[in-house]
Amino acid sequence: ETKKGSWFSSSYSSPFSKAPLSSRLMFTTSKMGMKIQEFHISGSLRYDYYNESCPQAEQIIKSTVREIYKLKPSIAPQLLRLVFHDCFIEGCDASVLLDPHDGIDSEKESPPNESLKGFDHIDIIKSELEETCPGVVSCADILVLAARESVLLAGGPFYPLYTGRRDSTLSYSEEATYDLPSPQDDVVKITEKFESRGFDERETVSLLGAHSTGMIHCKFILNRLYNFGGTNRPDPSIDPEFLNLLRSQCKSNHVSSTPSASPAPTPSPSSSIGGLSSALIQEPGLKMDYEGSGSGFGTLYYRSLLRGRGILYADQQLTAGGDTETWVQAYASDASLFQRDFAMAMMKLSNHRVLTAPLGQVRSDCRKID
Ligand code: HEM
Ligand SMILES: [Ca+2]
Repeated sequence: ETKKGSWFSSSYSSPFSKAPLSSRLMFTTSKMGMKIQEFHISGSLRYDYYNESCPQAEQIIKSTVREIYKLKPSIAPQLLRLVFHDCFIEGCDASVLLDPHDGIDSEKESPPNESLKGFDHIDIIKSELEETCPGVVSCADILVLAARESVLLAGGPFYPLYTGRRDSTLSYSEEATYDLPSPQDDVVKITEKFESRGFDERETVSLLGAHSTGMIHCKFILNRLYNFGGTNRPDPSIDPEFLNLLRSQCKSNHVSSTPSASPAPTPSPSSSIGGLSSALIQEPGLKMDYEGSGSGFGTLYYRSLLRGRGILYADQQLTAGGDTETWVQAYASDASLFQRDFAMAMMKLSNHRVLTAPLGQVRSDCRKID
């Protein structure tokens, strides 16, 4: 047994999923308290693990993320996506941060990870920590703590986190290639992939609320806009007015600029969106919070889905019927329910199959094994 199981009971939503929203809310609250206590006794992660070895650790992570955010607000969505891609593949062990070495592939280079960003920000945080307490704070803990700060900055909820994760000595590029969800996945595939990691529909739908923030590049939706399933027509599930908006930002001639093929796709002036930094304009893309400015983390995303205004095919698939659609409706109308569920799901994600001592290691450079 090299990895720990997820602490979060997968049965937490089932007993009351048919109950009215208000009573579900109460359940959620009391369940949350209970699970935290339970975990405290059984887990080998601890609250404030660095309390003696590096008491400033969490504060350093928090303030460094905030410093960078002032100059580059894109750090927040980047780190949030990064923690998902790490934890989904062999758990939260910083495996996603490793660079390729000695001809061995790294997760970073697998197709679903090609557009991941934020590695340089993790390096900065790590070097701050290495200055204060060398060799103590794991990259895996940095990632979950920095992502929590990012969620707050993006308008999401705070959630408590235990620490004491250790870093992997392996990178899992093949698993990343096949197991990470694809923007073309339908609802069956999406729920299967999340279920394989112990997340039910409710948790899955709440996690996708992360798509309230950040950026999506046109290449992920061009087929939807111009040639859906080889029909030469757009995806009929897109609201027509929204289709026009998306098409105006993502021209069909971008079809050829696949990420790996061309070195640097030339930006088309018409694809830039007001407010995007020049770095982001290099490849045409869309801001996910196109309707508002961060104020509606969660709720706006679900409301957009209900109006046929999901950006990715995978996003829109959440309203294809069944349990996922029920949760989209619930979150669209109840912002605090979403905030609570998102907090719970992020805690669960952050604790997914963690590596604890004596397994793994604490890397001194997050990109390399020690
Ligand atoms: C079905 C599941 C999912 C699919 C198919 C998916 C796919 C994608 C794609 C294609 C992008 C655009 C990347 C780019 O243009 O560079 C993206 C962005 C993003 N995703 Fe997901 N994602 C999924 C679930 C999640 C989850 C569970 C989280 C976090 C909890 C997450 C967080 C983000 C964030 C924050 C961004 C914006 C990144 C940035 O601005 O740099 N995603 N996702
Ligand atoms: Ca991992």
